Amino acid sequence: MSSDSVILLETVNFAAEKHRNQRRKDAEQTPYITHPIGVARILSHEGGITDIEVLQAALLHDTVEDTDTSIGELQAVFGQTVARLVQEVTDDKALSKEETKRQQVEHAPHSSHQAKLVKLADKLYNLRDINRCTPTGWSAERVQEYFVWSAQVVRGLRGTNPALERHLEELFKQRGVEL
Ligand SMILES: Nc1nc2c(ncn2[C@@H]2O[C@H](COP(=O)(O)OP(=O)(O)O)[C@@H](OP(=O)(O)OP(=O)(O)O)[C@H]2O)c(=O)[nH]1
Ligand SMILES: [Mn+2]
Repeated sequence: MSSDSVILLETVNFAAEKHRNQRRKDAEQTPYITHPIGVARILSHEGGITDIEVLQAALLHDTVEDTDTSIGELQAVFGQTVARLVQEVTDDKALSKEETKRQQVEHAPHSSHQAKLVKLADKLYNLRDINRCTPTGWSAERVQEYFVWSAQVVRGLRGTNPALERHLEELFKQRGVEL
């Protein structure tokens, strides 16, 4: 087996253990790990990304935000680049929900190319997931607001990966949201 495969198995196993008690907000309560795996898969299969550190960051991208994982832990296990990428896509928990959303819009254009890739795939997965099944308790208005806000973030990520951006543009168009 190639060393890249070994590294990816180690990374997906780490993420699975960290997210083991978490579920998605859909009616079936899908195990949360389907999301980070799906984000990494979008990058490889649709974005044509082979950069191992980007794929690792995708697998780990919600561990610091949503589990007891620290950036220091990621740095010790996976190295500085992967840890820095996860840091770049992690919301500041000290901020209010509203401020967090504003910060994502503000930070998107200033993030690294690698972090932009992860963010594009994260948004693409979540918007497709909403179309597949509305998260529990979300009104039609909240869904529409999520699309409008996501478009503001994606605007700052453009010029990064044409394939992913094409898919996102189509999803926004279906909701009447201008990118
Ligand atoms: N569409 C969808 N999203 C779900 C589901 N379960 C959990 N989520 C997560 O919910 C987040 C979007 O909902 P929000 O209302 O914005 O976030 P919040 O719950 O943390 O406040 C995403 O976080 P994120 O990945 O950190 O991305 P981002 O929204 O912060 O960019 C997404 O991964 C689900 O069943 N469907
Ligand atoms: Mn995510």
